[in-house]
Order: sequence, then structure tokens, then C-alpha cells
Amino acid sequence: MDVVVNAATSVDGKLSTRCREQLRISGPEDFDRVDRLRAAADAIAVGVGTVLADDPNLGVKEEQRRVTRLQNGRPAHPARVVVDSRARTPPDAELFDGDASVYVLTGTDAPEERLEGLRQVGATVLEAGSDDGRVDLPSAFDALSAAGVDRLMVEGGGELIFSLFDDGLVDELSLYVGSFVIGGREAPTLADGKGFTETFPELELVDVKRLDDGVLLTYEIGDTVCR
Ligand SMILES: NC(=O)C1=CN([C@@H]2O[C@H](COP(=O)(O)OP(=O)(O)OC[C@H]3O[C@@H](n4cnc5c(N)ncnc54)[C@H](OP(=O)(O)O)[C@@H]3O)[C@@H](O)[C@H]2O)C=CC1
Ligand SMILES: Nc1nc(O)c(N)c(N[C@@H]2O[C@H](COP(=O)(O)O)[C@@H](O)[C@H]2O)n1
Repeated sequence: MDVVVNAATSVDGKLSTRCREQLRISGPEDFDRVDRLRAAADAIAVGVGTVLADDPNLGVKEEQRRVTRLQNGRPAHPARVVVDSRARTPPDAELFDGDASVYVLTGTDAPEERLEGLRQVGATVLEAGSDDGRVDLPSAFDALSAAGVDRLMVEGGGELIFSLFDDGLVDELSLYVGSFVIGGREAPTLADGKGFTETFPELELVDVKRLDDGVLLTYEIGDTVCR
């Protein structure tokens, strides 16, 4: 399964403000590019932190892209995936608009009543617990792959993106950098988690493009190296 991470940050690497509310960093050209990436994916994943902060829909916005998917024998929208060890995704979240399949990847300790609530709104629950109580991403992604997901787009947030790099699961990163500063030590960044200290994921910069009033950086991910 190919894993493509997409995110938008300020020049100081922040995904949002310290208030952790949804913030438009991309402009219209970048949102259109994101929609194209969505249309090319089998599934779109976010962490539960993003669901609770942004209540995203994750659908393909442009109708012609949905029509093309249908003509190619695919569902109009990619499946939606939430990495959510304790099943905190609200059953009335925008993801459950009935337009797409939803997978919730959980740990082993998610309360049964919350899992049942999510199943009732149509979610498929895939349990993949790790020792720290969080979702074991390699085995959860194997389960997604077995369910037919060949191309997974990940749209954040910073905790999930760090774990994906930590587990060596990222194949490509598209990063839109908007031309402004957010600041704040509590504001989420592209890769949060505990951070790397000795070895760091090595990225190969394969493209640089001006877009809107910012820049789009495209990286492929190589091996982890010491610096
Ligand atoms: N500008 C942009 O492109 C984007 C911005 N954002 C912003 O980012 C912020 C949200 O990011 P963030 O708070 O980091 O949340 P995330 O979306 O990264 O979700 C993190 C949560 O996922 C759950 N989780 C389960 N298993 C794992 C695992 N193995 N590794 C990591 N997380 C796991 C954890 O919750 P639990 O333990 O309960 O399972 C964790 O707290 C918001 O402010 C949002 O607006 C988000 C996306 C894109
Ligand atoms: N590419 C990009 N640019 C921004 O400026 C953003 N704030 C985000 N956020 C991501 O998009 C999701 C919202 O999706 P819907 O419009 O609701 O379909 C949001 O949850 C973030 O993952 N992305």
C-alpha cells in the first residue's frame, strides 16, 4: 500500500494555532490540488485529534472527479479512515454523511458501547492495539490493504504524521507552506509526538512549485539516517 501524506503549514511549520481549530492555510489552487490527490486515493486517513478539532468531511469536492471515479468502477468518494484507539470519534461526525465507507482503527481497550455506536452509523471497526494502548499502525495498515486500499492519503494531524514517520510507513509527502507565521509552542506542528533524537527520516526533495501565495514541496521518503 502506498502512503501519501499531505498537509499545509505556516512558514514556522504549524498546522494550526494554539487553539487547535481548523485554519485555512491553503489557497484555492492548493485546495484544488488536494482534491485531485483525494480523487486518486482509495482512502483518506486522519487521526481522531483532527476529527475532534476540524470535523472534516474528506470527500472529493469536484463533481467531475467523482463522475470519473464512478466511470472507472470506483466509489464516488474514497473511504474515510480514523486512527482512534479509544473510539472517541463522534457518531454524528461529518465523516458519516453516508457518501463513503468509514473505517475506524482502534486499540484493544476501546469501550464496547462506543464501538457499537460507531457500527450503528455504518463504521467498520478494525482493531489493532499496540502495547502503549494506541493503534498499531503497521498492522492496522495491513488490514486496510487487505480490505483493498492500495493508495492511502493521510491528511494529518501532527501526532499521526509523526507516528507514521516513526514506523517508516510514509512513501511520499506533499507539503504546502503558506506565507505567514502562526507561532506558539502549543500550536500543532507537522510532526509532533515525542520527536526524533538520533536518527531522522531522510526525505528526497523531488519538486518545488509556487502555488497561491506559498510553495508546494514534494518529497519521497528514503531510509532513516543519522545526522
Ligand atoms: N493544516 C493541515 O494540513 C492540517 C491541520 N490539522 C490540525 O491539526 C490538529 C490536530 O492534530 P493532532 O492533535 O496532532 O491530532 P491527530 O489528528 O494527529 O490525532 C492524534 C490522535 O490519534 C490517536 N492515535 C491513535 N493511535 C495513534 C498512533 N499510533 N499515533 C498517533 N496518534 C494515534 C491518538 O488519540 P487516542 O489516543 O485517543 O487514540 C492521538 O491523540 C488540529 O488543530 C487540526 O486543525 C489537521 C490536519 C491537517
Ligand atoms: N490541505 C489543507 N490545507 C489547509 O489549509 C487545511 N486546513 C487542511 N486541513 C485538512 O483538510 C481537512 C478538511 O477537509 P474537508 O474540507 O472537511 O473535506 C481537515 O480536517 C484537515 O485534514 N488541509
